[in-house]
Amino acid sequence: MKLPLVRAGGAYTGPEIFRLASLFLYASLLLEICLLWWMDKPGSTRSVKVSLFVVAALAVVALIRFARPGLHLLGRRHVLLELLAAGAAIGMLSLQSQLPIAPLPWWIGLASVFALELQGSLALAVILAVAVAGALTSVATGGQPEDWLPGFFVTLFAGLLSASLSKAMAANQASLEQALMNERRFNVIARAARHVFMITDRRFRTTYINPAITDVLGYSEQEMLAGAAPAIHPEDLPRRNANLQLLRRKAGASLSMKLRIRHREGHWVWLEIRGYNMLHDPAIGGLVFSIEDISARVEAERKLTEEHALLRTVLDLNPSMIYAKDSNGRFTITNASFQKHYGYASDAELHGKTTEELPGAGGEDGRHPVLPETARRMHLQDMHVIRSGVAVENLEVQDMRDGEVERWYRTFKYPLRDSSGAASGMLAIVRDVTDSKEYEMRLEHLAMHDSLTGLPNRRFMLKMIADLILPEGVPPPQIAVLYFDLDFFKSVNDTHGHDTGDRCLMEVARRIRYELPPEDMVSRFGGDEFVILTHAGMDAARERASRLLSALDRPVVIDDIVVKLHGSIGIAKLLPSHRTPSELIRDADAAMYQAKERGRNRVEAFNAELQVWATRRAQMDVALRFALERKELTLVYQPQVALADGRLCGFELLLRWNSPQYGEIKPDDFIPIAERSGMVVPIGLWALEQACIQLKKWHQAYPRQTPVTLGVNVSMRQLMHSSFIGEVAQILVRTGVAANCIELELTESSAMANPQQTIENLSRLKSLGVRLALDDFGTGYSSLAYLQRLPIDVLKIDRAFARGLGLDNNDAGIVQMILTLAQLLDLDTIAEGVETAEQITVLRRLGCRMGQGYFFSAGVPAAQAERLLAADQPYPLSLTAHA
Ligand SMILES: Nc1nc2c(ncn2[C@@H]2O[C@@H]3COP(=O)(O)O[C@H]4[C@@H](O)[C@H](n5cnc6c(=O)[nH]c(N)nc65)O[C@@H]4COP(=O)(O)O[C@H]3[C@H]2O)c(=O)[nH]1
Repeated sequence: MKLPLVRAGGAYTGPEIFRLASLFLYASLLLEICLLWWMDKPGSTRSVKVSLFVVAALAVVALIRFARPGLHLLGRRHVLLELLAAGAAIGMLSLQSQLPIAPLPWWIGLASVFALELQGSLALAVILAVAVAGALTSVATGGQPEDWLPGFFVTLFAGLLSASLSKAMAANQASLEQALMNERRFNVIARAARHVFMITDRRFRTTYINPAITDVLGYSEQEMLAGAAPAIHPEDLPRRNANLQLLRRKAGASLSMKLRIRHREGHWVWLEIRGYNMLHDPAIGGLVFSIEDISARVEAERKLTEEHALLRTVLDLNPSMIYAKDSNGRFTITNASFQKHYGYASDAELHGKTTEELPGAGGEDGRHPVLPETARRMHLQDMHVIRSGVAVENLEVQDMRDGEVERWYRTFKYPLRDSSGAASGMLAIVRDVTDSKEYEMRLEHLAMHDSLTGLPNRRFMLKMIADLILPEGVPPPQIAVLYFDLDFFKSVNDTHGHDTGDRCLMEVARRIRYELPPEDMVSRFGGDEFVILTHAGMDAARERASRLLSALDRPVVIDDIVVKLHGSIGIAKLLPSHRTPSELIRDADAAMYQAKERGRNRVEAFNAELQVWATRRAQMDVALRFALERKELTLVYQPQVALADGRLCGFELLLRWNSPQYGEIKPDDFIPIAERSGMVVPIGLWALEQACIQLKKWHQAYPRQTPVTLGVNVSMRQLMHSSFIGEVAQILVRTGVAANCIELELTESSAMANPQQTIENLSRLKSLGVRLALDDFGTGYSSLAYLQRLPIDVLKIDRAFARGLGLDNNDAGIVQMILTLAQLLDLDTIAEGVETAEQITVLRRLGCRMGQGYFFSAGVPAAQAERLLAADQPYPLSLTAHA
């Protein structure tokens, strides 16, 4: 279907008429010549013949030109030549008296015919020339002006008329061709277009439609022209009808609407329709519609809307404050959390504002006030992110109010870029981390503080000291550390329970804090240990320490329980040699240790002597760790003798350390070191195993009615070790020794330090079948209640009491009391440190069953002890002391 704008059809132009007219002209002239010649039978002159020949030739040329329009016989030169020839022939024939023709019509014809082909000034010149030639021929044949003048003007007129006609025809032809070309172009465009173009009459009947309708709605052009009317979506129908009525009503009106039309296959297609009322335009005479299929766009918009809604929901449900800004730092997006925080109800209210335009410190409209300086800082930071293109991640920000941190935020800010890579804004996520921050700070506080007393703990104190230790060569600041340890605090726990113990510690902490100036730092270092850091000099530190001890003079009263506490304090000052906090603490601890050794409840300062001692202890500690594997430890056996008959009834195993570095070291010196380092556990097990092996051999070699026993010292550290009891059981099994011949000795003071635990552990040991002895009895503070519950077999009376026997009635009295107690508790007794016969006499009189001391023998090596066993001779009980 073509748009009927231009009616196609043949149209003559000047040159086309020229072809026919020139043929007609020459043929007519030829015919006239022939007729005249035939009618008058004139003589044939040469010029007539030539003219006849020329006209005939011209007629042939014109005939060929007419018959074969494709032949190029119309060049300007050809035409002028032809005009000259035709003019010459007419002129010659006019001048011939034998064959006179009426020349005027032929000159008029010549001017008219050639004016069709020639254009412009050339055509005018030719017309003029032909008219002049006509006039001259008339004059030459005797014509008067009244004869030739009308002919001259008629020739001019006819030529000009013909030229005008030719020009008009040429113009008509050009516009016709232009119209045809436009029509072709329109048809091509309409055919290739994706959009539907449609023209309807005023009753909306389709008069033109392009093929795109098939792609859009599935109907062909013919179906549409035949009146097919695809269904309009019911929801869109009223709107569509109203719009079309409006369009039709007014010439030149236009419309734009979106509606759904059913595709031939049944689905709905979204169309965007633009309509123009062209009823008034005669060329169109209808309503013109351009129709675009916007289904994909509508679907994309729907998706975009959905995604936008989803994004908005995600943003608004996010508890973090989220906002985006443009390149000028103005809000473009804010989420609900952000709006709520600043008291806004919607995104639109914030849109376009800068941070600085948020409500000021007054908090107008009930909105969360932003301090101007905070707003300024936020704005500057945002602008920095936008301009620098560098993200800010994980930045912690505090919201300060009245000098205090009100909220903590963790912020993430990212620069945004447009598709060309230029900075277009920024996105910020601000998370309120106040709760986790407070939790973190609480954790940090807990990690650095003691939960019971609230005082800084060991970590905190070590850190504080570390901060005060300056680089080597820089004089250290004046710092002193007081190491305060409560004496026998374990017994408070065991006697009154941990709750009371805890409350005592809280009271002690309170008294320490109270006694010291605020600038002194008090920490709880361990169970009953407090470490104080002071910037005071040594004298002032001593004075502080004395005050602390005095503070404990007043008993601590918890409910109805009165607890009497004492403490020992060691002081050390920071020296250039101290490179770590533990070195300073170590010195204060050593001083405290000495205070304990010197009788407790006192203050000792770390000094050069103590330094030597502490250094030696530290070195011995290192050496002792290798003593076992280097076989530097040996065992001696001290006989234990029945005081009734002097018979050997057992031995006590005593450790000896022969150090290549320090010589022979007594157990009293190295056992405490081994206890502190824990080495006493493997050393003790080794000693026990050696003793059991030895005793087993002796039992086999020297069988007796009452087998000899072997006393083995056990320290509290050993007893409390988790695997100790199991290890003892294994040793007994491995060596096969009779368990009841092994007597494990525990000192009274250590047993009473933690009686409850001791009772439990000793009971488990006892279940292995071994005997248990309470060593150094009389020096500790045994509670009778606990003593009764301890599963022991023997009381070993401390050598301090044996020393005064025979000399000091007090000692005899004490021994008497111990023996009575032993009798009451059904315990065996053995007196230690027996050196004289007098002591034996008194001990026998008081009823002590056994004795052990230099009077009989010091500790001897196994071989020598074996010789005693082999001899099996009773010791004399009345001689003076011998080694
Ligand atoms: N003045 C005087 N002293 C006498 C007399 N008779 C014996 N002694 C000494 O008194 C200590 C007795 O041992 P202890 O009271 O169990 O006291 C022991 C014991 O508590 C501990 N000890 C020794 N060997 C071991 C061991 O293998 N393990 C553990 N845990 N401690 C041990 O070392 C402490 C000291 O042992 P030693 O120096 O061997 O000292 C021994 C012994 O040599 C005497 O007549 N007069």
